Amino acid sequence: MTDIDEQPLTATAGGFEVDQPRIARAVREILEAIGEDPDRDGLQETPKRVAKAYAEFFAGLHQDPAELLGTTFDIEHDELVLVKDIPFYSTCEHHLVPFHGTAHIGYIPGRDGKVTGLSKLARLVELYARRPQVQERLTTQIVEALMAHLDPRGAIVVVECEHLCMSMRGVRKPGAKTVTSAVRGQLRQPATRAEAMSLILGK
Ligand SMILES: Nc1nc2c(ncn2[C@@H]2O[C@H](COP(=O)(O)OP(=O)(O)OP(=O)(O)O)[C@@H](O)[C@H]2O)c(=O)[nH]1
Ligand SMILES: [Zn+2]
Repeated sequence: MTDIDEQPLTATAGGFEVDQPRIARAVREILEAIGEDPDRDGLQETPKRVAKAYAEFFAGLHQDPAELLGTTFDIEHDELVLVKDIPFYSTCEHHLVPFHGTAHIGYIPGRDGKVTGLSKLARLVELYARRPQVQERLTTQIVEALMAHLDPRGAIVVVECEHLCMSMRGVRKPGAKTVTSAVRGQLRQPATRAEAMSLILGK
């Protein structure tokens, strides 16, 4: 077990200390700017609470995927490994409101049989989701991390999300889903890709 297993996604993940007092000051400013009284009963602790929440939302910025995927096992399996329906929340970098949904991650282990723990795939989603993000980059970063650190024959990542910036504001289309995918190596071959997609979509 590596250190990262013990390490929750906290404000100090990766050794970076999020400046919570600075966030709290900014939140107080926002409350004043919308015409609220930040000193009224219900709001007094809000700047501090938001600062703590932000530190959690963005803890992935300071985590290293190499460390996360550093623990591997030699398991004889040269066919698809797929973890699907990994739920996650991220933050849209355009509006700083959530987008959320599920990620599906598959890979075909490489010739030297590097296989990672299944939980590490879910942790990898968290690592990249807990940053100011766009869905396309999130999808690509996950697949690139798999390729770089597991050296697999191929990898596929499919992400399905609802963006609250499209639901609760702006165009206001609650329920609209965005689907992105990124495919590398042998999983680009039509038959292999089709097998992975049918496993992902066959709920
Ligand atoms: N491609 C992509 N776009 C995103 C993502 N999250 C939010 N957006 C879009 O980012 C765009 C920002 O557009 P702008 O015109 O700069 O901002 P805006 O005036 O707030 O746009 P509206 O949402 O249309 O009101 C919007 O179209 C959002 O839907 C994402 O993950 N990927
Ligand atoms: Zn947005």
